[in-house]
Amino acid sequence: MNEIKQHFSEAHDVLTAFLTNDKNFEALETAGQLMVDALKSGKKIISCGNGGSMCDAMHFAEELSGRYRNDRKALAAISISDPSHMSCVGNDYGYAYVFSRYLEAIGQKGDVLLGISTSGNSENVLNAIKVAKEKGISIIGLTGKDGGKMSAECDVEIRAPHSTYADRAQEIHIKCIHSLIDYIERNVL
Ligand SMILES: O=C(CO)[C@@H](O)[C@H](O)[C@H](O)[C@H](O)COP(=O)(O)O
Ligand SMILES: [Zn+2]
Repeated sequence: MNEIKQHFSEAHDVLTAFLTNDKNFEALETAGQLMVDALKSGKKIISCGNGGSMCDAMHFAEELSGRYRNDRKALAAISISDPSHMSCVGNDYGYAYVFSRYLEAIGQKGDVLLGISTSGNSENVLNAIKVAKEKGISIIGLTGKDGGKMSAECDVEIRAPHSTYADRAQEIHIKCIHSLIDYIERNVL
């Protein structure tokens, strides 16, 4: 029972730490505005991450292309999560390239990349960031711990204030994702 309760108590502490730093909300607004500007210019948002962060990347994209809270027009967002693409690139070039190769295929100047990594150090996300830079794609990072290598590479980094387990950071990330979608809905239409 205590271990179960501890999950909620830790989550409460991480959320409180995030809430008490106004820089997080400035960063979220900047990130939301970059996304709004891209969508208004006919560009798109591409999201990626591994494991639970892939689920978050998919969650983000489907609520923009599909539906969040209210009926509105479909918005251009896609997660890099096609298993056939990922198995081909993983098999032929290596797992480090599953996201970057996709960005090479469909990324355009003016798009936005949302890279999600609780360590900030996943090589495949870092490689996608590299391609994004080459193509003139803005980079927004959801990170954790010390931000890892992603910290220096993102145009906007939003970092979950945790130093232990990935799940605590992911719980902050999903709140960031929902607040970004809400911001986009309010400002893009
Ligand atoms: O969802 C979880 C943990 O909550 C795991 O599946 C986690 O996402 C995986 O271990 C990832 O490979 C971790 O990658 P990253 O967040 O460090 O980029
Ligand atoms: Zn998880």
